[in-house]
Amino acid sequence: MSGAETSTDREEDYRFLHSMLMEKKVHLLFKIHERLRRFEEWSPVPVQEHAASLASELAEELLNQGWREEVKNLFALISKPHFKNFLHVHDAVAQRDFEPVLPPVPDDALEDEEDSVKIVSLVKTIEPLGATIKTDTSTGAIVVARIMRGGAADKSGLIHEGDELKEVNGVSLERRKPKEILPLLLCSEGDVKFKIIPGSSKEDRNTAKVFMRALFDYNPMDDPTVPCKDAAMAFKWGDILQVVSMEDDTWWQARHHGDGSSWASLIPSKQLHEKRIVLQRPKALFKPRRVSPPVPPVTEQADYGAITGIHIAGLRWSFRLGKKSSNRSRKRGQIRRWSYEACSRVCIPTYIEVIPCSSEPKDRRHLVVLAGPSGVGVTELKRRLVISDPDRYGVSVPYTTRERRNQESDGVEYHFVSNQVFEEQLLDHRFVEYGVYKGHYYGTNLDSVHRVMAEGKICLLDLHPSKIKHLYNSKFQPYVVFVKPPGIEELRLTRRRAKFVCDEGSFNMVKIFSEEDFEDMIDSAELLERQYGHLFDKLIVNGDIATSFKQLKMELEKMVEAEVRWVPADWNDSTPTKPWRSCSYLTSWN
Ligand SMILES: Nc1ncnc2c1ncn2[C@@H]1O[C@H](COP(=O)(O)OP(=O)(O)OP(=O)(O)O)[C@@H](O)[C@H]1O
Repeated sequence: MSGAETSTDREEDYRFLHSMLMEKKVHLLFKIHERLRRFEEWSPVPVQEHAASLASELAEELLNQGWREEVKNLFALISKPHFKNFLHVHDAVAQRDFEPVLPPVPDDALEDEEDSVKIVSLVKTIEPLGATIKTDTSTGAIVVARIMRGGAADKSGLIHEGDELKEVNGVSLERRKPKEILPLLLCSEGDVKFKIIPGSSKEDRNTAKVFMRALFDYNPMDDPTVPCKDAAMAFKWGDILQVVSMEDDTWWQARHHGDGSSWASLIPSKQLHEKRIVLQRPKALFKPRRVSPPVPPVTEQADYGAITGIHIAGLRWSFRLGKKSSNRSRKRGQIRRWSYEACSRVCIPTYIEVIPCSSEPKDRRHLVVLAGPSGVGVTELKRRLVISDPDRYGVSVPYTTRERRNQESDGVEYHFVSNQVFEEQLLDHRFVEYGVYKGHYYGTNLDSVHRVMAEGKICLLDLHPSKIKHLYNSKFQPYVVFVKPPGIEELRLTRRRAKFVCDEGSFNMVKIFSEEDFEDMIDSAELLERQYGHLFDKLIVNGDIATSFKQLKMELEKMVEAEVRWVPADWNDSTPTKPWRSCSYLTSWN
């Protein structure tokens, strides 16, 4: 498109926008909106519940008051149908009469408690029944396949999809084919009596028992679009919700798992939340970036031992792809950020379906994955955990193809292997992640992870979230903790003396944090959370290190003690522990 065309289009857009904003109707709408906002803040309460009947009593009394001008005006006002309806609505709100009135249970629906057989009779007119039937291939039973909306069966409310038909007008349907049954239905006149076993009594079909872990915080009080604030519920990231209805595309019905409530409340559907996020402006794209003078890296080669003050195998090397670049390679980093941004538009964390999974304490093996933006403090937290309880926490020993140094022993600092062995294992998918440094391979091998777990320890692994998928299955059952940075003020305060390892071309350098490093860390955490949030079990904000370490330790202890874990529904069933797909046990939990 040429430049001239673009500017003409823009002018036309401006003209259109201008004329739209100048419209009187738009101004009126704004005014109404403002009034309503102000009104909402007042939170008015009804003064009484029977304003409509009071007004009609008043109208009767006014008739006897003689026709003075004021009386006439008042009488005319309260007799207007609009005003009357307005008072009816007011009374309905005052009486909190929001529930739909349910039709009475029809007398002709008899239920035999013992075998849950139900006898229903429909009066057949010339109107078709509006239902189709089929043979259930697993049981051979005749079941209602579909109920046509608005048909006689639908209107009766007595027959539902999935109901098993046992008899029609006393004729058993045992071992009959649908083709043989249709004439029975067509010939029947007047009352048609069905003996049925309701589908819902077999598996409570009306109540969907889908469990979702929420991947965002929600508070109906902050949501102007919620149909009724009282009917909706608040939840936090990580809460387990039992979703009982997904029929509506915008508002699902759910309850908090384990809160004992029998009432479901409204929550935004997956689709609605996705739409909202898409409509929000991507913040990162419009954030003005501070440009501060580059902080020169310390010209020494990074040695993790030197930084952390302790040499523990597995803590010395991080293969995380998100390792911070120095200023020279910042441009490259920015390009990566844009492509992350594009991708993150598609993956919006909403809810993830989960199932409960139980195991005997002796069968529990633990793998904890720590993830977070580069420099946030994953290594520091891992180091503190291992030092605090080396019998309980272990880290996997990395593999490398570089030469062993004099003071090193095989299997302590590293497993030293040849290029050929490393590459063979790489092809065999034995590495969760790997990297090349100064021409040598380094990597985290699954065997190392198994070794730590076989010792009965909790294996701590730090991984870029994109690598979690290699372990994200019922065999490893990783518990994933995402370490988030605090706000920029707290980063400035807490990281004054901290140093981190940055990637300076082919070398790793030690550097102190700059303002841009903090901003990068925050941006990167937002993007990672958006892109991989569905994989995280816990979020820890690493502000004050002592507090976040204490919190992490407490969460890991809780995880070890827990009898039941909520795991993704798509982890397959070949697990040594048992996820329950059927949720019949849940009644005792609620
Ligand atoms: N909460 C904190 N308060 C102060 N300093 C911290 C805190 N957390 C970490 N640090 C310090 O910040 C620096 C970087 O931390 P660390 O090496 O653990 O980051 P990382 O997430 O492992 O980064 P990378 O993946 O780039 O190796 C270290 O000097 C560490 O001691």
